[in-house]
Amino acid sequence: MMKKLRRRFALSEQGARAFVRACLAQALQNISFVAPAGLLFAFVRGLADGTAAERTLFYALACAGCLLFIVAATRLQYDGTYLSTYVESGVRRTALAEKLRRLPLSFFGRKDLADLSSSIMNDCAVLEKSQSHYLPALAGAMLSAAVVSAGLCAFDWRMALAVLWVLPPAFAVVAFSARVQRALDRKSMAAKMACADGIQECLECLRDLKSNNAEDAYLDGLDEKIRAVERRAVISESLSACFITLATLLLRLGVASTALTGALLMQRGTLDAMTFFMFLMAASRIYAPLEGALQNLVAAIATHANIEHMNEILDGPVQSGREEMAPRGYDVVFEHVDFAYESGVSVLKDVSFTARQGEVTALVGPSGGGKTTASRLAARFWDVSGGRIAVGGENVAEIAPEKLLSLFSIVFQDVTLFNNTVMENIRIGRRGAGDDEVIAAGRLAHCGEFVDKLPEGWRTMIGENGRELSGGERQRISIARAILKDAPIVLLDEATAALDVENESQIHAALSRLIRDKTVLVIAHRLRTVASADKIIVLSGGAVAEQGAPGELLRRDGPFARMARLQSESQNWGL
Ligand SMILES: Nc1ncnc2c1ncn2[C@@H]1O[C@H](COP(=O)(O)OP(=O)(O)OP(=O)(O)O)[C@@H](O)[C@H]1O
Repeated sequence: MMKKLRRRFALSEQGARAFVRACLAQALQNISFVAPAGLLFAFVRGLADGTAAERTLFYALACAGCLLFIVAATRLQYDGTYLSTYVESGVRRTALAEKLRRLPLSFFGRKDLADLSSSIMNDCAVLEKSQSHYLPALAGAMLSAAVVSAGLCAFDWRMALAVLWVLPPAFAVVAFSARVQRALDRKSMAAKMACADGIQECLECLRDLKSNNAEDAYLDGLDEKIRAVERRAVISESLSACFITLATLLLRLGVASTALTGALLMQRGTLDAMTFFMFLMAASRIYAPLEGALQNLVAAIATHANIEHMNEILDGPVQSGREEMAPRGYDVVFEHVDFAYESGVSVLKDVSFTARQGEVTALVGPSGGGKTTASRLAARFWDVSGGRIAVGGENVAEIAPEKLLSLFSIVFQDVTLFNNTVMENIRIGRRGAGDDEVIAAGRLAHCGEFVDKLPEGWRTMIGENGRELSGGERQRISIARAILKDAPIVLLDEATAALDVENESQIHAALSRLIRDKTVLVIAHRLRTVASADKIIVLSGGAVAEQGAPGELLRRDGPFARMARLQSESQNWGL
């Protein structure tokens, strides 16, 4: 039951227990609010039969007892509902962040950023509200209604029936609406995601849109997405308002049926006025929380889409593996590797090569040939679909991703920087590195030349994703990170593509220090960058077209020699 509860409401184990306690506390609070009505009934009956005067002390004590009961139940309800919900929210956000950390990159290929940030921010906030306001109130109202109903039945089953007959049809109406509402909510959610995606894309591409005069056309598309969200919200709200109104009308019929039945029974002489009065009071007390409960039920149903969305992340398969490994050296070996991002669309086919320790292995070939994919498979960004990749003889598919990544220094083509100082951006390479080590790595990567001109040197903030730096400066920071990490395997994906010729040769000097005795996989389009590599692998259409030493390949006059010829011709081009 707890397991079901956890799954149904995306709760932690401790959260599920707190949730049950919150529902019970809410029910207790509802019952505490009914208690004064019982006391009032006893008092009026006392007045009617003349015993009230001699029981003054009892009434005073009972009044104080009711007050205490209400205060204690309210306190319990507050602690059980709000405090534990906020604790659970923290636990949920941390669990989500931890899960995101452990999910393989293939998962992020299927989801976009707007989708994920919506889960962390929006879905969590919706669930927080639902678990602090709607669900305990709903469960509490149902529980207290059950207790009060049992009491009423014990008192007079005919009148109890007159009060309670409206409950099943009212709740049935709302429960019936759940199926329709869920389908609508899914569509609403999809529309919201498309809109969030559109806004994010618009902000990211604003520069290109402006420079291509394509803003108007793009904004028209975005307007349509915003209107779609609006339309979906109106349909969803209108429908739930119809069902709620119908259910509330049904509940209200209960007061009329209580009054009619009571009047009829009194006329027949089978009901006394006091009992009639008590049932009228009970009817007025019992329906108020139930009307709230109906609203809460609708709101709780509406959270289903958010929970499904969040469970997609929480259920995402993680890459696991051994924490220990005993590699024999750091050769990277591809053995008949097949890979597809999406099943059926093969990206690498039967790729076999060895990148030896102490050597530079260059992956070259036409755009889309699979160079980046192959280099990232070595670090297990994704798992291969066929064949095997080994590092030091160990199958990477059996090694825990974090353990494996500790062996890699990677310089990506697209550098990501954080809105922090230059120093902290380099320190990402090795947490715990001292300032001197960070600065030394920065200087080796030729960062010193631009950092010395920054107002606060190494402690200058570089803006969101380093927007205050040029492409070459950003890439040098990324190289400094790799130098600081000093891992035995180095992946350089177009590491020097954003640098001018002068900078490039300086960086190459720094890189040659970084890569000494290491296994180096370089991806470069400019063939002169890889002219001094020990081995060239030409990847074309996802397969190895040829491999060997650069001189040998040039002599063979195959694809590599052709590429080299084309590049040297293009250098003579004029614009
Ligand atoms: N995350 C992804 N999801 C789906 N397909 C992808 C993804 N990344 C790359 N691809 C596809 O895989 C193929 C190989 O891409 P890859 O980036 O490995 O080539 P590349 O040789 O490095 O290209 P380039 O030289 O242009 O960087 C391409 O057809 C590309 O469209």
